[in-house]
Amino acid sequence: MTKLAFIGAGNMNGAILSGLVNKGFNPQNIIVANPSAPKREALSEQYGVLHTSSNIEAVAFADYVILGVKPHLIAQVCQEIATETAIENKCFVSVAAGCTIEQIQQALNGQYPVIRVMPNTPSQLGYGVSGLYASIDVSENQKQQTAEFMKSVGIIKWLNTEAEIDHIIAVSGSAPAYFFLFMEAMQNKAIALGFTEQESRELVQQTALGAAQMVINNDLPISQLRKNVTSKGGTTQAALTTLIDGGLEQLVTNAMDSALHRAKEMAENSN
Ligand SMILES: NC(=O)c1ccc[n+]([C@@H]2O[C@H](COP(=O)([O-])OP(=O)(O)OC[C@H]3O[C@@H](n4cnc5c(N)ncnc54)[C@H](O)[C@@H]3O)[C@@H](O)[C@H]2O)c1
Ligand code: PRO
Repeated sequence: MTKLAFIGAGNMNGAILSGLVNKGFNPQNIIVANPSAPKREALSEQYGVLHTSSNIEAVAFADYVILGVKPHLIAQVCQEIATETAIENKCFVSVAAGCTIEQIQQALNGQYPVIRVMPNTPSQLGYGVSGLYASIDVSENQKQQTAEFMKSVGIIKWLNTEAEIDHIIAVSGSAPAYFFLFMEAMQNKAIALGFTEQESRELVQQTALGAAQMVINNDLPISQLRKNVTSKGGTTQAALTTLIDGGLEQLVTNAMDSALHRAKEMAENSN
């Protein structure tokens, strides 16, 4: 049975790990490594996975090593792994933004198989989106297996170039936060209008869910769904005019460009 080592017990690795276990992956074939105990212990208690403070112990256990530390720590962690344990036959899966395959292989000190995966946190609930790009050193079997892991927590898209990983960051990796920010702003206004925090949350979350479901369950263009809410001269038109006149579309484009630019900058400056 395939064994996985999650290096880092943070938000993203935690989301993938929990998503995998929720989808039936045997937790006894997963180990999570994190220097401090509380996060890895919490994942272990909740999902039944093994845990350790030692990256080396975790890597020795597994066939696939999921690198889920902050980008500026990836090189250091890879160097530690490469110098302190045998890594032949392991496949490295990095979820880090702004950290290239070349940089990872350099830190591993060899042309080991590396797959870059750019997931997002809804993976935790099986609603993730992941872009994948594999180095030429990755076998067909390793590609297939990694695709299977990520498919069990959401939809996947194989990318043609590594540069497209940065595009995926802008479109889906960072994007849950765009929607959260919009929802936060709506919740704050609902509170200002007199609803309680809980009422405001319920109103906003159900509306967001309903809107997403309408997009998913319709063949209509999203713009048509918007038009269907917008009566001529009505309340929605008044609200949308404020958003459009305020430059919302340009702002969204600029925000996505900023994510893209930052990802490139991080890779160029080694984070
Ligand atoms: N959060 C997201 O939405 C998201 C989405 C896509 C990709 N990513 C990528 O995932 C990676 C992790 O981001 P995150 O948001 O989960 O961060 P995080 O801070 O939540 O998690 C990082 C974890 O790594 C642990 N850690 C620190 N040093 C370590 C070491 N030497 N060995 C092992 N573990 C160590 C930390 O204790 C922490 O638990 C980043 O590279 C980021 O670019 C994150
Ligand atoms: N979170 C990471 C970041 O903010 C990468 C995509 C989502 O850099």
